[in-house]
Amino acid sequence: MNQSKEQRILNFVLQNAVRGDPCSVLDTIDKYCSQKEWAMNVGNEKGLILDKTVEEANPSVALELGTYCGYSAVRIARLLKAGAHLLTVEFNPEFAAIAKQMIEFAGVQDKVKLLEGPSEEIIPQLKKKYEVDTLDFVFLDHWKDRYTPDTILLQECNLLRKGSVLLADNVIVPGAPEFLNYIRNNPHFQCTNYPSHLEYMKVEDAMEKAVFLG
Ligand SMILES: O=C(NCCCCCn1ccc2cnccc21)c1cc(-c2ccc(F)cc2)cc(O)c1O
Ligand SMILES: [Mg+2]
Repeated sequence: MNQSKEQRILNFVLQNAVRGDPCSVLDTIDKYCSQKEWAMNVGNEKGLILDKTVEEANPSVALELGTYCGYSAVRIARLLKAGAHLLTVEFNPEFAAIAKQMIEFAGVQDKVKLLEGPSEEIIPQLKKKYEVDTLDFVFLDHWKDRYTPDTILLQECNLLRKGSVLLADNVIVPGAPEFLNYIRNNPHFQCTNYPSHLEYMKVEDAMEKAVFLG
């Protein structure tokens, strides 16, 4: 049975990156996806915006919605302080299996917990089942029409605190117009837009940061 694109990306990393070196894994994925097969990793240009946002938030507990091959999970986890951790949610079991191997190869597995399932089921379980108090940082990179309902769900589940930082990928392409309208008109959030480009393409995209004001 021929391999998936995601399996080809993982194999390229296993054969070309340095085990235990997160930056080498990120560079190797970016090399493969810019030269051989496009894939929906956040990429290096938007990745730098993600880096700066994570460093500024310096989270103890971070949540990612949309793991895919684990590129942004490795990207976030490599910046976390001692004792901090990332919970990353993936809906697709094949992608989750690839991401698990990617995260382990990068050597960040002690900082990352990969949760399989839909965000609308997992978010309500975070406090009791995953012992989360509140989330310091949330990266939204899953179904674009789930950004708004899941942001509402995070608030309903009391998972945000004054200063919690949300960062949303792809607010231009594929686009999350309803989310932008919701979050920019919500007095409980302070929003900032970061123009960029779609990963590995000369197509305009952007990220939106939203700080919860309590
Ligand atoms: O669709 C995107 N991502 C979401 C993938 C599916 C997520 C499913 N999923 C994961 C966790 C989870 C939890 N609960 C429910 C569902 C869940 C995406 C697409 C593009 C893109 C594609 C084609 C094109 F021509 C231009 C751009 C670029 C990106 O950067 C993207 O992120
Ligand atoms: Mg994305």
